[in-house]
Amino acid sequence: MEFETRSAYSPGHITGFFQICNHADPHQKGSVGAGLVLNNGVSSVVQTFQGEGKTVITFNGIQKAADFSDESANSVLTVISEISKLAEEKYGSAFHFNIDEQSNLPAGSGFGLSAAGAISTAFAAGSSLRIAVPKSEFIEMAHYAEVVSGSGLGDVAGETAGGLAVRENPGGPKFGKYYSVPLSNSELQKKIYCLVLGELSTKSVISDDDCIQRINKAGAAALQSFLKKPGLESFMDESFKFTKDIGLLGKTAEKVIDSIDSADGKAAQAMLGNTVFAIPSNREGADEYIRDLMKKHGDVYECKIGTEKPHVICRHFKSFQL
Ligand SMILES: Nc1ncnc2c1ncn2[C@@H]1O[C@H](COP(=O)(O)OP(=O)(O)O)[C@@H](O)[C@H]1O
Ligand SMILES: CC(C)(COP(=O)(O)O)[C@@H](O)C(=O)O
Repeated sequence: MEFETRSAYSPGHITGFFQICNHADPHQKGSVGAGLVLNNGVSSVVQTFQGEGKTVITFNGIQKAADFSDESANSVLTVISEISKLAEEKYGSAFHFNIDEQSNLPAGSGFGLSAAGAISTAFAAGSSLRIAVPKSEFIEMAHYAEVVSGSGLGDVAGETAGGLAVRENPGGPKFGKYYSVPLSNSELQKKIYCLVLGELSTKSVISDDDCIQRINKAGAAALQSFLKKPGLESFMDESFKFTKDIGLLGKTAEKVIDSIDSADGKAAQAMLGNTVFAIPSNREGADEYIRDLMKKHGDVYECKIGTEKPHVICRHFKSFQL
């Protein structure tokens, strides 16, 4: 049987502050907190082949491990194994895939690209295999995959909500409570400047008891005070405080954040990456000041807040529910 190649997109997401919510059931495990969904993310092209074979994953042309031997791309592999189970039920045979992920942002730097890769792969593979389940089931699969891989807790929920995304209860669509806080047009036009200083393994941080304690104390306080006055400004203020409280920042990142004083904008650490993100103030020259400051230290990525939801890029089957 022939299966068409399909593409899907999911935005990335920068968490500003979060609290880890543990649970024995991965569907109920996750995080609460808030983050910014970006106008940039991951597009995945999935080619489907019937029969046994090796699934190949490439991220920006670089091939990832095709087994679970390292954390890289595990969330995508987990999604694929869940989709394969549904496909096997439907067609009675095994499948393998070529997954080609593309992104303008770097992986492992706090942009939630493991989640964006998992969501876009679930949508594209599900569409290619004509698995007619509601969209929310693919999103739930991506949340499960992130949690069991240890690569994320709340990015799938955030990326599904869009904009300034708040997560009040942990989980995906089944158990989570998440929504988008309304923003003004001028806030949506603001640039988000991101300085990437290297990778930071999410898995190593969220499995370290000491880190978990600090994150949870600061995250609970941040969410409580953000919810009293939800908005972009309070989001940046709480993210700044959270950054300082959990103390995972390198020296350079700290220096850059402290050099952006309130006249020019607000800055914090993108969780969980060795990355600074900043939103300029309305002062004339604030954008240039932040961009020039960041460029002295490393690679700078310019984004905006994204309102586009995860979706299949090309779709031919009218009866298909995505
Ligand atoms: N979409 C992706 N596809 C393949 N590998 C990825 C993807 N996103 C992240 N990775 C890799 O997975 C590991 C864990 O990433 P993580 O810290 O969760 O990244 P991110 O902050 O981008 O979500 C890192 O080695 C990273 O390079
Ligand atoms: C902060 C993090 C636990 C990881 O985010 P990332 O490194 O971008 O995958 C996120 O999933 C969250 O729960 O808020």
